[in-house]
Amino acid sequence: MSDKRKDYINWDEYFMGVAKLSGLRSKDPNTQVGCCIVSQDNKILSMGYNGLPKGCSDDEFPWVREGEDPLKTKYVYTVHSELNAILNFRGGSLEGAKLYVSLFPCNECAKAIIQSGIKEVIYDCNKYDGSTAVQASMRMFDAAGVAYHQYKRSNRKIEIEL
Ligand SMILES: Nc1ccn([C@H]2C[C@H](O)[C@@H](COP(=O)(O)O)O2)c(=O)n1
Ligand SMILES: [Zn+2]
Repeated sequence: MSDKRKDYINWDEYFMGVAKLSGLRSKDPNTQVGCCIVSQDNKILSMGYNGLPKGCSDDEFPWVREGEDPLKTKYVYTVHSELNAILNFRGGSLEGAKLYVSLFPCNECAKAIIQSGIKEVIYDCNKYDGSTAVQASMRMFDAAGVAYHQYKRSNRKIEIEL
């Protein structure tokens, strides 16, 4: 009989956990998104979270959602977690990779996901389901043969002492 540990986390818990941990780096006060890109043989290739581009100070650029002037909102400046994860990749190709993300990808990230060769998206929350951006993403994923499905939560709680 094996005396192997039994309560280790499974692959999906591991990669979604890493995605959510990355999201904790986000400075966005409303929505923190994390992403983890994984090879077909379960090696982590890249990670990302939503934030500002290099050189754009977290303390000087706006984090608000609304305003008469779009230039005073976060939307025109933030790089989404999925795009950051794709851009952070330092290897050769993401062809055939899987992408774990805590929030369903928007249409702009969907374009980058498709063009980089990622073939599967596993998302946790879809709080903007039905929005134009999400509908467009689904349409493009369907057309391009990118599979997507919601992560099945195990509801396991993990405490990490830092
Ligand atoms: N799949 C996504 C969707 C959104 N984001 C980022 C962009 C913003 O920083 C934030 C959304 O803000 P909200 O409108 O909910 O206040 O999340 C992303 O990184 N990936
Ligand atoms: Zn996006």
